[in-house]
Amino acid sequence: MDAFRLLTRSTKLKPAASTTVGRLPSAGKAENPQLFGSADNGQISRKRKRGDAAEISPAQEEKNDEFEATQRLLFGGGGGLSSSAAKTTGLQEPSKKARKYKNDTEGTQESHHHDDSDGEQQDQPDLMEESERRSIMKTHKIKVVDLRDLDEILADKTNVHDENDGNTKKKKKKKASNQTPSLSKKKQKEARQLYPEPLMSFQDLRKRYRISRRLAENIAEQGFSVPTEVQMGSLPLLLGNTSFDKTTVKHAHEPDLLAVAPTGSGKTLAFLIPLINKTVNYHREKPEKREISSIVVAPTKELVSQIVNEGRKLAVGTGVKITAMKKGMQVVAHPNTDHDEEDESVESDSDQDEDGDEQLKSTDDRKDTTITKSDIIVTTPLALVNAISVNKTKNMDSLPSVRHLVLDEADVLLDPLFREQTLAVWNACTRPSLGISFWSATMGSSIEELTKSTLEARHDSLKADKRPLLRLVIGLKDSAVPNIQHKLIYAATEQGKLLGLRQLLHPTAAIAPNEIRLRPPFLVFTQTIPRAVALHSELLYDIPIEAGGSSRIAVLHSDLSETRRSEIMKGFRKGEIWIIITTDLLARGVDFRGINGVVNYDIPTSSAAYVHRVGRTGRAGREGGVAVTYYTKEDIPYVKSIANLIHTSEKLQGKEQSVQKWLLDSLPDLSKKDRQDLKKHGVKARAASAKLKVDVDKTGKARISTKSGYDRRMENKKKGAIAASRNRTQNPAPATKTHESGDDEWEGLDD
Ligand SMILES: Nc1ncnc2c1ncn2[C@@H]1O[C@H](COP(=O)(O)OP(=O)(O)OP(=O)(O)O)[C@@H](O)[C@H]1O
Repeated sequence: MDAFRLLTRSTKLKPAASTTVGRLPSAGKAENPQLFGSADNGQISRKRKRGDAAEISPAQEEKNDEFEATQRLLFGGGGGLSSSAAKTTGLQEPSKKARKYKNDTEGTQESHHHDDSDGEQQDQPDLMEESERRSIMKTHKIKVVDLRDLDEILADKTNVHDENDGNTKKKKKKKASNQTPSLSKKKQKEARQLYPEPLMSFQDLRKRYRISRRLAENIAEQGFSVPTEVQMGSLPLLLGNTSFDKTTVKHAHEPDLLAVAPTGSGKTLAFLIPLINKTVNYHREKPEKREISSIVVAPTKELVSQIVNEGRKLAVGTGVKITAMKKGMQVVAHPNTDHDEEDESVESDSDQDEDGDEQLKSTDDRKDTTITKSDIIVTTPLALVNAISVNKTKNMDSLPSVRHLVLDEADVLLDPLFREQTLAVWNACTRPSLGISFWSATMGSSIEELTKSTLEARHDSLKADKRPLLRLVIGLKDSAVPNIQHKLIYAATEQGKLLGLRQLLHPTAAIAPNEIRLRPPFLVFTQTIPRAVALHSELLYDIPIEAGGSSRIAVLHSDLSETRRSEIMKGFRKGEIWIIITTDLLARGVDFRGINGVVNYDIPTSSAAYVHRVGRTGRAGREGGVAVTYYTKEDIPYVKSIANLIHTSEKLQGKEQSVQKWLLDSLPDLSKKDRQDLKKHGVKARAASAKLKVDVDKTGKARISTKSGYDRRMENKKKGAIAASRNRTQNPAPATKTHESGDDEWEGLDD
């Protein structure tokens, strides 16, 4: 069914319009999930021989230079340039790949819980020379920086050949520390820069990093053939079989990692693969032992549930159990409590129960305490804090079995809003060898500082291992994913916004070439829950009955029950719901693959919020949808950072600038205090508890516009009655299925 055609009130869209809207912008699967680089770069490691430095084309080199110049100008840091047209050749069909892995394992009867990762003799791919690594990393905009004190880094480099000689080490350390002040800024920067071997193919995970065979099969089965940049950069660092910097000593500990990569670039897979693989290894070492070895923290229940689903698909048949934290679930043993965590099983779309849990379920959980048997717990910070502070008279319980902590959307988790809870979780993980990683598309420098000081404090109080802390940045830090079309629209008033949105929903004329049309599925963001609710009731009857009527549009926010939230998410993924009106609850992490647009009905309250909201579209290398942002008179003081971000994004893509220079120059700068205020409270004019300070009708009820929602409701009711009566007499198929379907038929989102 062509959702767009149904939404347009004009039944006779001109051919030009039909053509323009004929293809869903975010439909299907991107040929190449990578954001930067090109086919050739994807093949370099396999084609080239040892010692043969990779080359990049002059055109690419030029682009890189241009990128770096812009980046220096704007941020003085590392970054990337879009090459959304980049294509990778040699992609193998997923099923073929999966079959290949299956053939590899033929003859080895793999038990449900025994994942044999050493059975095969695989050729180790040649290690790359540094020049080759540098070149690939540059092309793919992968930057790895050592965040330790410079003294430590230099001491490491100096001691590369003398690991065992304590005396020499001391002397050289001293020497290194004396060297630091004399190093120029450039040299210091160079000293921090690392060029670890990037992962060029998922097959290398098995060949080089010896990951579990079953896990490798699952990756192939999911259709992942080419690693994205964040996966190229992080997986070798986190899989632990190799030194991250071949120019220095092999470190005793794998690094802690701060990873900053664009929205939709596959960070979830990047942290789940190492966690699952490590758990398989722990099981192999101690088959009888089951304990929580990893915790993944995410800010919303929606994201928690999504990570669990992704994880379970990857963990099929490995024996690794991944569970979402639920109320009442026990993660530490408490005498005299009688919970059975299996009763609190997670509500999720996953197939875990069919593939991973049976053996665990059949053991007598009650006998040896009642704590969860999960290996990996995925949780919001509050849910876990509640679970470890059951005994309120005592300090929080500790979680000494936890070896790995992952903070997804780390900047928001460490933002004052969640900070206390997140730090409580971190501190509860008392194992001195705890490894931690932080992931987000945006990461302010304050987060980096907080991370460093917390690690330092742990080192002092827990005698925690001193792991190197590395920062991995993909592309331009804190910028919007490159393949999105941005539109910043001045709507003057609240009514103007509503009119604008309706015009997007119901175009009545042919579309001019540079005009934007919004096609379902899309998300609409508002500043507050009451505004989301009000906008929902305003638009509820805008969807024609024959297109499914009000059932096509839903409002999702944190005041709804968990069950309702989950129903709406499922409905949207299945294609039953076309439009979700929501708050920032869905701004981060949530992955709807085929989403065509994002509307910022109310402007985001920070540039990071903009990056995350619009990043719900254009995921996994797909040609992105559109991001429409309305602003009114009240918003003018707050728009500059968003306008700047759009300007930079378009400039890097070499696109026509949609934000004019005069506008950028005339928009006011926001003071630091105002910026913080905005982030906390939003635009004051619409943050007030009076909900929608827009128009107040005769009954005193606030509405977004004076245009009658009531009239539309009545109109639709009438239409509905007519349609129902017609239905009864003619008894046709359900209304939504009677419409012609075309190439651009939309039947829900890939899941
Ligand atoms: N190597 C890959 N090839 C193709 N698709 C991939 C690959 N890795 C991940 N994906 C897909 O890309 C989509 C986005 O991944 P994911 O949700 O992990 O992004 P993210 O980086 O965490 O984004 P966000 O910052 O918005 O949370 C998912 O649908 C995922 O299945």
